[in-house]
Order: sequence, then C-alpha cells, then structure tokens
Amino acid sequence: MSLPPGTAEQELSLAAAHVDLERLLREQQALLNSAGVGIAFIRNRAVVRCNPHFAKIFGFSSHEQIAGIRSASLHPSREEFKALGRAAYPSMAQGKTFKTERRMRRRSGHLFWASLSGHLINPDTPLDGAIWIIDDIDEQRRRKALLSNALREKQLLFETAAVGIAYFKQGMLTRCNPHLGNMLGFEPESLLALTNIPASIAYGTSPLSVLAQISIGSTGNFEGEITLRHRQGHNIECEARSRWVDPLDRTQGEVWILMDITERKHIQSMLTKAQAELERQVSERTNQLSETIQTLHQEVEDRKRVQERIHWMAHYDPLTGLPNRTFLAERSKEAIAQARTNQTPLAVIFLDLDRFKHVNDSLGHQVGDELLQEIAKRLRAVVREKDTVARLGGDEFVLLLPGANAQGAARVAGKLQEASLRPYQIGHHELSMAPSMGIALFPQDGENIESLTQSADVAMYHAKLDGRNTYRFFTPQMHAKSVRALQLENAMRRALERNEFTLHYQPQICLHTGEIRSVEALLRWNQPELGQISPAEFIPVAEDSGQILQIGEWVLRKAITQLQTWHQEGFQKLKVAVNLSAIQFHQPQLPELIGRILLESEISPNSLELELTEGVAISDPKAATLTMDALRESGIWLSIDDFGTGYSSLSQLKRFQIYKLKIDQSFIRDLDHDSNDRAIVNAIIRMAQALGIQTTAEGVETQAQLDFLRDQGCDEAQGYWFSKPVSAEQISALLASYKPWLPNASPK
Ligand SMILES: Nc1nc2c(ncn2[C@@H]2O[C@H](COP(=O)(O)O[C@H]3[C@@H](O)[C@H](n4cnc5c(=O)[nH]c(N)nc54)O[C@@H]3COP(=O)(O)O)[C@@H](O)[C@H]2O)c(=O)[nH]1
Repeated sequence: MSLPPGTAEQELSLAAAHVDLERLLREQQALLNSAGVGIAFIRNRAVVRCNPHFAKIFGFSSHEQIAGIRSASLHPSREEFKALGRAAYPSMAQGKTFKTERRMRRRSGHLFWASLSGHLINPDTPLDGAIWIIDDIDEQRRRKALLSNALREKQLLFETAAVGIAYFKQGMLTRCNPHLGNMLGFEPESLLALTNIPASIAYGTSPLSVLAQISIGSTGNFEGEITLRHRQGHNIECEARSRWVDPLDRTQGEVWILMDITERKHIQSMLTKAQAELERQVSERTNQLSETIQTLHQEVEDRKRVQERIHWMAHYDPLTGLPNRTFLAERSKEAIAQARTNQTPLAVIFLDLDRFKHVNDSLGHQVGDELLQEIAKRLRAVVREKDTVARLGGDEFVLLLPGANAQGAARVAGKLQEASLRPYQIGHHELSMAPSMGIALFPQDGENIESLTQSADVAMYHAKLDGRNTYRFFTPQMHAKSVRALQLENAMRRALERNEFTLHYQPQICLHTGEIRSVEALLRWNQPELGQISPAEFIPVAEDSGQILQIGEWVLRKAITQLQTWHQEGFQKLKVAVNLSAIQFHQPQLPELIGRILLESEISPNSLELELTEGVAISDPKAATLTMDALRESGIWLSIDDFGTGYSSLSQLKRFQIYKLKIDQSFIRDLDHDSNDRAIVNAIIRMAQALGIQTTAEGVETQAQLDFLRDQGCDEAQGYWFSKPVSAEQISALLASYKPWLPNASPK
C-alpha cells in the first residue's frame, strides 16, 4: 500500500524508511569493515567502493585510497584482465556467481594469487556494476604447491626407493612399494593382493607373515633384523625399522622400512669366516714363526756353541785343554812385541818327555793320554798366570815365558824337573816321566816364535843327547849339525805316529815280455810344516839318527800288506821290491823280522825282492854274505841298487846271492849322447849275463834309451817312460787295464 504524497503519514513512513536504510547501510558497512575477505563494488571497470581488507590485499592503506582506481590495474596485464572479463561476464550475466583463481597485482607491482568471486548487482542492468569478493590465497597456493611437491617426492621415494616400504594398519598390509615386491619375489600387483586382508589369513606362511605378526604387537618403534621368506622359499635377511605414521593417532598404522641385507650378511659371514680363517692362518703362521724364531734362536745358539767349539778346537789341544800351536803363535806375537817395545826378556822352553812312546806302546794309548793330561796339569801349575803352556802334539810342549831371562828360564826348567820327580798315578800304574828341555832366549836365539821354538827344539835335542832328564840352553854351536838335518830328525821322530809316511810304487817292466813283473816301493814323507821331503834327503838323516830301523820296518810291513791286497785282487804273480838301508841290513834279527812279516801277511818270500846298496858289504862282507844267504834261503830275492856308483867287485858279486843288478840311472840319463855311458851300460849287462845275473835299467825316460837297453839285452826297465811312482790305488788301476806290449813295439 502506498501513501498519498505530501501527507504526514507519508512523511512518517519516509522517515521510518530512511531510518531503516541508514541502519541497513551501517550494518552493511560494519559487515564490509569486519569481513575477512576483500569486497569491492566495480562499476565501469573502476573500483567504486571496497572494504578495508580489499585495500589491504592490494597494498593500499585505506579503502578511500583505492576508490576510483581502474580495476585493470589490479591485474597483471590488460590481456589477463580482458580474459577474466571474457570468462566471467557470460555466466554473471545469467545471475550466477563466477568463481576463479587468478594472479593479481598489488600496488607495489608484486603479483599474487587470489580467489575471485564475482556477481552482477543486477544481471538485467550490468551497468549497475558488480560485487567482487577477493581473497589472497598466495600463501595457501604456496603451501599447497609445497604439499603436493612433498607428496610427489614421497611417492617418488616410495616407488623408487631401494628399500622395501610397507604400511600396516592393525596387522593388515595397506600399501607396499615395488622394491618390497621385488625383494620378496612378487610382482607389485600380486603383493598388493595381500593388502587389506587380516594378517592371520593373508600371510599364513607368506613372506610377510613375520612382519604382520610383529606389526600386530608392534610398538611402532621396531628396529632390528628380521628374516622374511622369499616367495621361492629361501630366507631374506632384512634390517627393519617401523614407525607410527602418526604417533598421536595410532589408528593411522605404521610404516615399515626393510632393507635386504642378505647379501651383506652373506658377505659379512664370508668376511667373518675369511677373517676367522685369516686369523687362524695368522695365528698358525705366528706359531710357525715363533717356532721358526725359536729354531733360529736355537740354531744361532748352536752355531755360537759350534763356533766357540771350533774356535776352541782351533786354539786348544783337545786332550789336555792347553793352548795349541796356533794359540801359542797368537800369544807369542803379543808377548814378543811387548818384549821388543819394553826391552824386556822372554824365554821359550821346548819340553819333550823322555821315553813317553814306551808308555804308549806298552800300556796303551789310554794310559798315555791320561798321563799327558796329568803332566799338562803339573806344567800349568809350575808357571805363572801370564806364561803360556802349549802342547804341540805327542809328548812335546812349549812354554812361553814373557819377562823370563836365562836365570828365570833355568828356574822354571828346574821346577819342571822337580815337578816330574813325583810319580804319576794313572789307574793302577805308578809312572815316572822325566822331561828333556831346551831353552831359547829372545832375541838372540830367535826373533819370532818359529825360530825361538826351533832353537829350543835343537837345544832340547842336545839335552836328550846329553843323557835326558835335563835342560840345555840353545847355543849357536848347536848349529854345527845342520839345522835342516836336526829339523828333519826331530820332525821324523813324530812322523810315524802322525801317519805322515806313505808308499808310492813304480812298475818294473820285463823287456822280453812287456809284463809288469814287480813294483818298487818308494817311501814318501809329507811333513805338515816342511812339506813333501824327498827320501834322498830324509833317508840319510833317518840312517844317521837310527830311526831308519823303525821306518824301514814300517815300509816292509806296509809294502807286504799292500802286495797281499794286490794278490787278493788277482795279480798273484806280482812282486814287490823294497829298498833296504845298510843299517837295516846289518840288524841281526832282519831275516827273522822279514820272515815274521811275510808269515803274518801270508805272502810267499818269492814275491819279495830286497834292493840293497853296493855299500852293504863294505864293512863286513862276511856277515853280509851270511845275511844274504839266510834271506835268499828263505826264498827272498836280492838285488843290488844303483849299481855302478859303489865299490862292488866282481868277486864279491860272485859270492853274493844276487839275482839282479839295477843299473844306476846316472848311466841311463845320458845314453843318447854319451858313448861312455853306453859302453858302461853295455859292460854291466855283459858282465851280469856272464854271471847269470839279471839287469834292470833305472830311470828310463825315452824310447831311445829303451831301444838301446833292449838291443843290449837288458832284462828289465823302470822309469818315467813307463810310469812315475804312483799310489797303490793307481797301481791297482794300472794293473787292471795293463796290456803287455810286444817287445819290439813302443810301450805307450
Ligand atoms: N832305504 C830306503 N830308501 C828309499 C826308500 N824309498 C826311497 N828310497 C831311496 O830314496 C832315493 C830317492 O828315491 P825317490 O825320490 O823315490 O826316487 C826314485 C824314483 O822316483 C826315481 N825315478 C824312477 N824313475 C825315474 C825316471 O825315469 N827319472 C828320474 N829322474 N827319476 C826316476 O828314482 C828313484 C828310484 O830309486 P832306486 O830305484 O831305489 O834307486 C832312492 O835312492 C831310493 O832308493 C825306502 O823305503 N827305504
């Protein structure tokens, strides 16, 4: 109902309407002011009015500031503004609210995301404008983008992670990644078939059963190793962790991260085994090494001991423990040097026990050795600490007395004699043993230990000559007897017991048959200090000193024993010729001695030939003839050695039972160019033939000599042309391979 205009009612009604409108406007304004979104009235593409939030969104300090602003300026560009208009107005024209999200521009020019909602005030009259509600969703959009990124990343992780990931809710598998399927031998789809089924039904004995069971009772905080089963039945060792998806809401379930560590475990177990094996080997090797080290230690110790022993043996006499010759030499060098520097005296005593050999021969070496040990003790007890008592070997001792002059040395020698007065008790034997001593003084009797010992030895020899059990000082007159001869004589006294002698043999060839009939035994002496000494030199010394008897007996025994060996080897016809010195020959017991040796060796006397020198018969031809007869009667052959150099007469030769003359090599040597020698040799052969005596030429060295001798009718030859004197073994070899040469042919 309408009131008539100008009336009081109308006035009142208008006033009331006005009040209502104002209230409405106030309410509207309050709504706009307090709205949490931006609201603007747009008309004619310009902001007519807006609320404070709208102004704030676009960066204006008050809504008044924004009023009148072209709405296009609130958009990033004109094009986008137009595009919004094109999109919005067709539906707004139908009275619908247009909603969109667009980027808009703040007053500062910065763009931001906004949600827009537009509505025409009156769709019939679009020019009335539109209301736009705008919200700043920039932060919201950013968060959303972050969230979706995070979700994408999570999904990517889930799908591509190289660990198995499974989500469980109350024991039910809700989700799992492909890697877990792969780990357990499932296609992802078939594993998914187990999802959302109660664990008890779904897993039974399936690969995830363990996990499902743990999961049911899980605290959501499991960390450890579990064993899953592969679809094909084998075990998969896993390092597993579980966490509540939301600790505050456990109904959200839990996530399990599973890493297949089967390979690692396998490698670990192999490593553990390898390490154990390595440790075993190391400990074995360590044991071996420690054993080796122990052995090495032992070896070093042994070697040290051996070296000490070697050193000891090289410096000490093993029987008496006294220094030996080497040690004596070392000590004396020092002592002599001091004596020379300080001009002090020094004496050397050479001590040899009288008739010690007799003890050895009669009571045996054991007693001899013990006696030597006792004597050594007494010698040592007599001298001072700084003196040296050395044993050279056998029964010979040398005392080196630094600081001792003639008087001092004589005093020591006297004490030694005195000490030897007391008998030695060896076992049940009471033995007396006296020394003979020679004293040499430094420097007059020698400037080094060799010459001092030599002089003392010579003096000792004179002490022995002067009746033994005494001492003598060395004097230059003692040199009257050649030092060399004395040396040889002294050395010879020890040669037999030290086995220094050997025999060599030289074949004697029959010039009629070419056969080796006999071999001549020739003595060799290799003296350790003096070297090889020729028998031409030492036999006369041995004869002079009387030692030829012992030596000669040794030669006879040795040669006959060797002949026995050759006979046993099959050379029964072989004979041996032994040189007999005149002194030996004159021994009345000679035939008996030789007979005994032959008997002992079971050698027929016919196999032995004795070579005598022409001189044997000079002094007592009668006795010589008797000895020769006795020898010959026993069957032994006798020959005259070195024939032509002595004084044999034809009449003598006729009387002697000689079967062979050995023509001295001095006639043979020059046969080729000395007609006298040829004449002599010819005469000897003729003469011998006339007497029915055979001839042997000595020292045949050439074919020409041999030819001549054969032409002359010489029966035998001996010399380097056939063979030098050689060892018994070499003779055995020669006999074994020997082929008698034809008389007219060369023997070589
Ligand atoms: N009473 C003893 N006398 C012996 C003994 N052993 C050897 N002797 C005598 O010593 C002298 C030297 O003998 P040796 O040095 O052995 O010389 C002999 C031969 O080696 C040597 N010879 C032999 N063939 C040749 C040769 O062709 N040329 C050459 N230059 N020399 C040669 O001649 C020596 C032979 O001696 P022998 O026949 O006895 O004359 C010597 O007088 C030996 O007798 C022994 O045990 N007891």
